Amino acid sequence: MPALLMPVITVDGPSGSGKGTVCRLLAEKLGWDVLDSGAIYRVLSLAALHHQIALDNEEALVPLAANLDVQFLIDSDTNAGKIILEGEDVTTTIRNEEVGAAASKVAALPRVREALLRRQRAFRTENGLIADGRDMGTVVFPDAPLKIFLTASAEERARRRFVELNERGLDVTLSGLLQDIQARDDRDMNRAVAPLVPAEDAIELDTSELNAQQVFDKVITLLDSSISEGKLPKRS
Ligand SMILES: Nc1ncnc2c1ncn2[C@@H]1O[C@H](COP(=O)(O)OP(=O)(O)O)[C@@H](O)[C@H]1O
Ligand SMILES: Nc1ccn([C@H]2C[C@H](O)[C@@H](COP(=O)(O)OP(=O)(O)O)O2)c(=O)n1
Repeated sequence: MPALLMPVITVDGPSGSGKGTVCRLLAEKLGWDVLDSGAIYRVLSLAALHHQIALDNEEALVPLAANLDVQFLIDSDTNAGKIILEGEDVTTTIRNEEVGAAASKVAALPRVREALLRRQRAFRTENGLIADGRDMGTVVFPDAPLKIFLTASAEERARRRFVELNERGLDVTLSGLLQDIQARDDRDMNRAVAPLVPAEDAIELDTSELNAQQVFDKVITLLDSSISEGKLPKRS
């Protein structure tokens, strides 16, 4: 790894554990970039649907993954992220639960994961990186000096998704979302390659009883410990 590359902080965990939220807050605080690796799997599953490729057709999905025409943009006025797939704005569409489930299916295919590795590692530049996903600490950035693994009960994670999707006006039920989350956990944890498990050196944080600010405060404490141990550069 070239010396000029800045460190990575990895944040892994199951759906709804609060990864995206804490990564956004951390990136704002540090002025670092974010890799939303789940968005890449979500975009790939959407591209598969557009091209009528079955979600278990590894042969066809590998070239699709390797050549995925996706752009991750930041709106300079609002600072909001925007995701463009084959010229189409898919920022909102990819957040639907059906797309999450489809993403979890394509993500179970070893050669698809392999095809996306380089694209994910390329997010690491001279700026620091916060990497959000399932295998950030175990596979993609095993040398990360700070690895966080967020958890929360399935019931709490389903409740959070219910609130979020309801606010977006989507017609969802709590019991349906709980079933979706459990099916996704099962697939993500039990796949043969890069399953959802904490890295040996990850710090686990159960967020079930914490609000987003409390989770962020705990992560900042972990960050400051890593800085005082010399694992991460001092914050400016
Ligand atoms: N600690 C928390 N307590 C309650 N709700 C939270 C917490 N963290 C995140 N949320 C909310 O829960 C939902 C899922 O959070 P998100 O960060 O997208 O999780 P993940 O990226 O792990 O799937 C979002 O609507 C978010 O606003
Ligand atoms: N690094 C990653 C990121 C996501 N995935 C897969 C597994 C997940 O169920 C889907 C969607 O991930 P995403 O992080 O967007 O999902 P949540 O926001 O946590 O619900 O993609 C993965 O296998 N590896």
